[in-house]
Amino acid sequence: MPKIVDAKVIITCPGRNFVTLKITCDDGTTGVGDATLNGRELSVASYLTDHVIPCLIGRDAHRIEDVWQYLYKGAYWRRGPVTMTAIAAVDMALWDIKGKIAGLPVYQLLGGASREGVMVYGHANGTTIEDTIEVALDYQAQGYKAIRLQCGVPGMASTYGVSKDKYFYEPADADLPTENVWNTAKYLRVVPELFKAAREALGWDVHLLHDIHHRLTPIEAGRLGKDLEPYRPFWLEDATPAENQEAFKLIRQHTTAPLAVGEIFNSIWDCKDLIQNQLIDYIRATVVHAGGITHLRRIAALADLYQIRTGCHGATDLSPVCMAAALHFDLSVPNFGVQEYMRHTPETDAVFPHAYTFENGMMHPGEAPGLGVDIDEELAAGYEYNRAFLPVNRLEDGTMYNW
Ligand SMILES: O=C(O)C(=O)C[C@H](O)[C@H](O)CO
Ligand SMILES: [Mg+2]
Repeated sequence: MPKIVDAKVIITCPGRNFVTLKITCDDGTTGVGDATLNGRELSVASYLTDHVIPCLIGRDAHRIEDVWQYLYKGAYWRRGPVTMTAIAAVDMALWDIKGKIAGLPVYQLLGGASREGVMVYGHANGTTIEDTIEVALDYQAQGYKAIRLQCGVPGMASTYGVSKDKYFYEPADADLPTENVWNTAKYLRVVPELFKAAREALGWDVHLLHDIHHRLTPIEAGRLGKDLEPYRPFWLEDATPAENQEAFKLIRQHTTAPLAVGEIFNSIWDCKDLIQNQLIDYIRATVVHAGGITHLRRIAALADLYQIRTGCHGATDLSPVCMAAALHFDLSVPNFGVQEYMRHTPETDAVFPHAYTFENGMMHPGEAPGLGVDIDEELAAGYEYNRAFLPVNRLEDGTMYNW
C-alpha cells in the first residue's frame, strides 16, 4: 500500500491567491489537491494543517472512499464550505496519487471517456452591450461553442461579471470588500437588450448563457426568463439565492428558460430537493467546493436519474488543479452538460504546469498519469499571500443585498 508519510499546504499568489494541498507517500509518489476558498483562504489552510493532516499520516492512500468517509463522518461537524473544501483537496490528491501509481489519467479510473472532449463556455464581459458583443465575437472566432454574456447596467457604476480586463474576470480585488450598488429594475431592462443584440451579431449556432449571481427574487427571475425565451438562452445561472430550494418552483412555473445553480453548494444535501423535484437543468457544484471528485460523482449520479446535467463552476479562483480534476470528471460522467472555463493568467499557469488543453471550444485533461497537473513550489514561494475579499452589494438606499 502507498502509505501517506507527509502532507503540506502551499499558499501562493501568482496574481491571485491559491491554496494547494500536496500529499507524499512512502514510495515518493505525490498528489495535489486544490483547497482555495475565495476570500476565506486561510480558514481552509488551517483546517487542513491543524486538523486534517495529522489524521492522514500513516493512512493507505489507495483507500479514497474510506478516507472521504473518515473525514466527513469523523469531523462530527458535517458539511459547510470550509470542511468540504478541505475534504475535496484530500480527495483530489488521492485520485492524483492513484492515477500516477496505476500509470493512468484519472478519467480512466472513473470509467473512461464518455465523449471526445469537454465543451466549455467563456465569459464575455463589457461595460456596454457593444463592448460585450465585441468580446463575444472574439470568443466565437476562437471556436467557443458556448459564451456567457455579462454587461454593465446603465446608471450603475459596477456590477458582477464586468471587469476592467476584457478576458480575465477577477472579483477579489482589495484588502477590504469593495461595495457595489444594485438596482433590479435597471438590470431587468438591459439583459434582454444584450441577448437581442447577441443573437443578431452571433447568430443561433452558439450557446448563450447568463449569470444572475443570486440577485433576483423568484418572481423577478420568472420575468427575466420569459423575456429571454425568444433568444433561447442555454441557461440562467443562480437566478435566486438557493438556501430555500423550493423557491425554484416559482421560477419554473413562469419560464422554460433552463436553470443552473450550485456553484456555492458544498454537498448533495444542498441540491437534493432541487434535483428530485426537477427544478433545475444543470448542477454547478464543483470538485473543489463540493467534497472532491468522489462526492461530485455522487451528486451527478443523483442528477442523472432526473435528466439533469452537470455544468461545473470554473472561475479564475478555482486553481488549475481543480480545473484538471474537473476535466477528468467531465470527460467521464455520463450526464455532462458544459464546463465553465475562465483562463488563468500566465503567472498562474507557470506555477501550475498542466497537461490539459483547449482547442476549438473543447478541452481535454490530457493523458498524463494522475490529474496531469503539478505545483512548482519554488515559483509558488515567490508569490506571497495577499489578503483579498469578494465585493459586497447594497441597494441604492444602502440596504445590504446579495452579491
Ligand atoms: O464564475 C462564476 O460563475 C461566478 O459566479 C464567479 C464567482 O463570483 C467567483 O468564483 C466567486 O469566488
Ligand atoms: Mg456564477
